[in-house]
Amino acid sequence: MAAGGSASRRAQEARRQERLLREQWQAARRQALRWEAASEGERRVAAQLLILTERGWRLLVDRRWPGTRTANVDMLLVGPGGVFVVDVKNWRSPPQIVDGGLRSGGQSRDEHARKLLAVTKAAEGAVASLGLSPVAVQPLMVFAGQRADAALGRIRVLGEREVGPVLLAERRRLRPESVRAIADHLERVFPDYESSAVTRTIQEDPPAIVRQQGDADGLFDLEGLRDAAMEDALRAPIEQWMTFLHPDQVALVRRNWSGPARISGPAGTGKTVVGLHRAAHLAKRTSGRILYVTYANNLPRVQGTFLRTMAPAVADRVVFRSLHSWAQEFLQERGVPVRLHGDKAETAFSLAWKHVGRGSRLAEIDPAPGYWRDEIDHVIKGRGITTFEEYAIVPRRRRRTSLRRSHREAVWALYEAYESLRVERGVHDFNDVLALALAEAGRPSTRSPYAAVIVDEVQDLTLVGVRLLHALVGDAPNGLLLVGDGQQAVYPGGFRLADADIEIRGDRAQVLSVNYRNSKQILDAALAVVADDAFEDIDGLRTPGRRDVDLTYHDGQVVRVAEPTVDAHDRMLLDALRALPHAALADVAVLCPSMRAIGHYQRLLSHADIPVCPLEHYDGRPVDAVKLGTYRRAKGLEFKRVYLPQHDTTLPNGAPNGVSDGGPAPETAREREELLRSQLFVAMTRARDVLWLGSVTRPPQR
Ligand SMILES: Nc1ncnc2c1ncn2[C@@H]1O[C@H](COP(=O)(O)OP(=O)(O)OP(=O)(O)O)[C@@H](O)[C@H]1O
Repeated sequence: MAAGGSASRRAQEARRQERLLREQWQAARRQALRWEAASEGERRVAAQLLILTERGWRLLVDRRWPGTRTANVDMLLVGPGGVFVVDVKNWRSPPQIVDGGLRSGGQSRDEHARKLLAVTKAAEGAVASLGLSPVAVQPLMVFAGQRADAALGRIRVLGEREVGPVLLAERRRLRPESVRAIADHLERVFPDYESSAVTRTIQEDPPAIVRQQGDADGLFDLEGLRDAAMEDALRAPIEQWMTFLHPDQVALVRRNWSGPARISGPAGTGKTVVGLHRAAHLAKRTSGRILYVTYANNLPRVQGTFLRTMAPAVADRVVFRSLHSWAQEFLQERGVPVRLHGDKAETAFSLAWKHVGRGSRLAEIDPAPGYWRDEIDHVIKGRGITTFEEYAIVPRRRRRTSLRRSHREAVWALYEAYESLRVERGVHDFNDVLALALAEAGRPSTRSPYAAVIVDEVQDLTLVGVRLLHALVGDAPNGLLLVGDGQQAVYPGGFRLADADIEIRGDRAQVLSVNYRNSKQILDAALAVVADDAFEDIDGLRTPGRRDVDLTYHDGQVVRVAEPTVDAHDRMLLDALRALPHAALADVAVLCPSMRAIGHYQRLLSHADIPVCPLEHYDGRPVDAVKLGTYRRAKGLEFKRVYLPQHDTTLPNGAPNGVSDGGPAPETAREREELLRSQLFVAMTRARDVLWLGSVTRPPQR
């Protein structure tokens, strides 16, 4: 009954749309006939586009290209789907796209595409001051009297009949007030070429040829328009940040850099947003592919979803990968055998520790093997060190504990034991994969498959990782862009740009400083955790933990819950989640410091029938389930509401920035605590509106 009801409502709506579209088509045709200065083909295409003007679009025709005396722009179309720069063609032979070039009637017509791209660039420049990203400006070639739907690089090539439905089906990205403001602005920047306003020159007696063709409904695609109109009503508009940025951010997106560049800034300042818009922009400007890399595994999926939504025309040329998965694919393509086996490598290390590490001087400094595993991973192999002489003098970035020569000798013995056991087992670890890829990328015969590489969360990479990505594009203009924030480093060790021979000077180093994500309450709470932890970023500069961050006005809440037992604490968490309306779960994350805690909360939520989506399965599309994952996995993401149960259990004294009992902590413990605080800081700054901080405060023992 319900299904039948909704089917009949849909049929009714379809009939209503058809009636409306027929009326709009008649009005559009009449209006187009009055456009005296236009060619016949332009008039026919205009008629198709004028239907859209009945639906909130603005059409500007025959405009002067600013800065030129005679060049013109056929049409500029602004509407809910964005800004379109339209070149109308009235060719006798149909357009063909051959090997990426435009041909018609057996001749190359590439100069037409070049001109359209140049005008589009002018239009992008014109709207940049309004904060409109270049992703929202698209070039269109429309062929009068032809049928077509193809892509010529970033240019969409459409026939007269296809253009209306295609534009109507575009995801909504501009609100009516933005359409008005942008169209008014473009009207000023691209002045009238001649008597261009379609409505201005009323011609009582249209030319016979137009009358004839205008009378026929042959190219009016009623069904296509109707379907697009109905789909449009169902589709949610895309998020504002996918279209509008701060004009300073747009300037970064469009900037020409003569070599490697860097964008840094505190949490939530739009670094990733700028990185994504730049990836789309570079993809539009080149014919090559753009590699967008992060350290984390799940971020590429989420970022890929975002890019497909904001710039579908170029999405297939931006490759999103985690560094290690990309390196493995690269080696596979090049025929280099890789035997990555994390578990076997782990066993090799455990044995090496047992035989060589545990009884050595290293145990005096830190008896936990994890510290020394990190030393091998992030300092020795992470920096590509292969001889003891190098290791003996290497600055150990972001490692607090100082090691004497005899300690370094002990580390080296452990490293060598690990390596021989690993080689004996015939397996590689993650660092080996990067080292192999670096060697391969450095071969003179290797041609880079990428026009540009953008690295997000660069502070988490090892030196070998960043060298590898640098090797892919070298110092080419607009080649390498490093995006990140040293304060959010969640792995030990690190590198400086100078270690990697990457020189970034002058305006190629940009800092963003306005936090658009967190409310003041949330950011203050997060900054309090790392207030005393000065950090060193990849430029080698030290910055105090409590940084100056400009905030956009934005209300928010920090909820602190302290209960004497885990059970009572967990009940409070469940109560808080159950109190939310079901649809709100799409924007909720529960984040934990460890995999063990994840297991606990996975069980708790499942027993309480609260739907859960593990962060490793999340791809950025809305899902009505609580996202559950570790602090590290939440890097680069954000949610309206973030819940951090037992958030302080891993910190000394259960308190952020506390001091351990029993006198000063050993240096390795301080280093570990600092890292835990960074991870907690990252988790806290994922919250936009509500940050829930749970603690278990066991009563003092008598
Ligand atoms: N100009 C802007 N206007 C409004 N919102 C913006 C703007 N720029 C960015 N944002 C919003 O700010 C939030 C944070 O952006 P983004 O994730 O790019 O920051 P980030 O600097 O990469 O953060 P982090 O380092 O914490 O991962 C996002 O919600 C984004 O939509």
